[in-house]
Amino acid sequence: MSSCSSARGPVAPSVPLIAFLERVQEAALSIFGASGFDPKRYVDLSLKSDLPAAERAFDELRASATAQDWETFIRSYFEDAGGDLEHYEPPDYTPEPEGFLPAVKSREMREWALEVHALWKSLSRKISDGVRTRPDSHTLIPVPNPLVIPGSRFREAYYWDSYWVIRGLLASKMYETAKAVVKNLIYLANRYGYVLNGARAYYTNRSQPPLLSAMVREIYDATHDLELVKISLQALLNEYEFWNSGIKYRNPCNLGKHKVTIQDAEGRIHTLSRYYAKWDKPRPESSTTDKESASKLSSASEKANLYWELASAAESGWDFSARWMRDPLDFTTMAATSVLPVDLNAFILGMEHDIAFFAEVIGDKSTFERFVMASEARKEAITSIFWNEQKGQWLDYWLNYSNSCSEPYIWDTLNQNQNVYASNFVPLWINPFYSDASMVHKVVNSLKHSGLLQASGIATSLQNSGQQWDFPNGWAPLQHMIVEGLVKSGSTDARQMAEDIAARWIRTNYAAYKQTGKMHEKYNVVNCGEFGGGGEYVPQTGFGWSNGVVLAFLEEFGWPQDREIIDRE
Ligand SMILES: OC[C@H]1O[C@H](O[C@H]2O[C@H](CO)[C@@H](O)[C@H](O)[C@H]2O)[C@H](O)[C@@H](O)[C@@H]1O
Repeated sequence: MSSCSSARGPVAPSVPLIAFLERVQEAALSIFGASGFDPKRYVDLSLKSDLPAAERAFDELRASATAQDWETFIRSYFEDAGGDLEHYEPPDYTPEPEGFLPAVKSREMREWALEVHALWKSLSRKISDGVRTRPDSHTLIPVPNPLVIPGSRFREAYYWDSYWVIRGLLASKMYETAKAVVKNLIYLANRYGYVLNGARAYYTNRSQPPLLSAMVREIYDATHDLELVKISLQALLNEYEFWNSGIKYRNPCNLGKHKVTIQDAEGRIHTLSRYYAKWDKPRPESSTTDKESASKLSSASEKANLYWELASAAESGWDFSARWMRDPLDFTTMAATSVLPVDLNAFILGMEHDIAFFAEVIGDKSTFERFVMASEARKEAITSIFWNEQKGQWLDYWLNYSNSCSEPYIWDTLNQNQNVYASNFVPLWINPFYSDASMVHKVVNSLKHSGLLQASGIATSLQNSGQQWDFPNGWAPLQHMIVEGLVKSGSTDARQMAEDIAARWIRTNYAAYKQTGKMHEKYNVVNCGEFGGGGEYVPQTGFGWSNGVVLAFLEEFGWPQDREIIDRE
């Protein structure tokens, strides 16, 4: 535990419904047992009656009820998880859109790509009327527009998943759906000051990797919708403030926010950001598992600290990974708030560029100038703090709390995390890094020899910790950004490598399809190892980010087989 943990900062308010659903979740675990138990299901239930009536019935049950009585109670008082959303047919969906994936030539492959495209229908939802009329009976946040969900047990809009969903929707020419997805996120950023991890009341205590500006930029580049830029700018400024809020320079002890100041080897002071949730209790959607993890700790303050670190790691999207653990084999050493993450800072650099671009487009000179300056400063910070010349990678930095918690931290080469993660290559996605030919050369070489390149594409991490985002489970949506950076660099070597990575991902997904039949019935994805994945093919109804990356890669490169045939000819 850090010496600054007594000052974690404020926690987000919660609502009575969530507290009650957590009690139901806990009771359900003890009645039904751990096998096949999904704690999230219980916080996704909607109330049929009013809360006090359900609470009374729950309290009456507790003494001697059987599993059958509990089933009856749940059926009587709740709408099952997912009942707060309805299937929705997006109006801009057509079975074969004009201009769809021109680079995919073979008939067989086009048929498959069209099946992936058709999955947008199975992942599209609209909010049920009851959520708008009785918002207190639901944990779902009634966003204003229809949405695209990741799929499976994730029945709500997610922040960073939406980026890859949008990339896929653009390849599918579904511009209106893409705009609806992004407008929901803008709504969240305006209402809460930041985009929530997901559109549920239990996700209000944290965000996820900030990719809103990249989504707006992609849609703008495809549609030139100036109105979208105008309505997004204030939301992006709110979000920027959230990721850069924090302690004042030299303010002792961490009052806890995202911003961190650090002094580099030359004595220059830089500002960077980290993940930092406003929460020190079990995550409601995983309350029973979080309590189980904390049961190994003795004091209430150690437990609160672990809960805070778990929520902060969830803010990273990498929940969970040894990347955030001081000891990869001890889950209680989770310390995400002590890491300066490479990918987060690359995303914020991208956000600074995008905000400057949008400000210029709408003629807001002072915002443009402010963000050009901010981006130059962050570029310097990323290079000074993360870049490791020997490795040809950008390395996460462990903040060392040992002496005191006053800032700025003092950079020490020993605190760069030497482990290889997909995130170590993400700055390549952003200018000016992909335009630096000699840097690109080093990074390509480093990636080639990193061990991350596997049969299915780029793995997230090589640490075998048993965590969802670690080897052999984690297959990185981040590979999409790395591939794009390689392409943008304009180097032939880099392009070749990008094609190779994309081909691995496409082939894996195609093999899954061949193995299990029609996608809309029984689609398999290599999805972060959830449900026992680890490179296996797991039957699902399609997963948003995975479909998005497949379509984006097919749009850029075509089907690898087509190229091989062309090469042979
Ligand atoms: O239910 C536990 C956790 O689930 C989410 O995390 C995972 O799924 C998300 C949706 O696809 C994805 O964005 C995230 O990267 C995955 O690790 C959720 O985001 C977590 O906050 C939540 O605790």
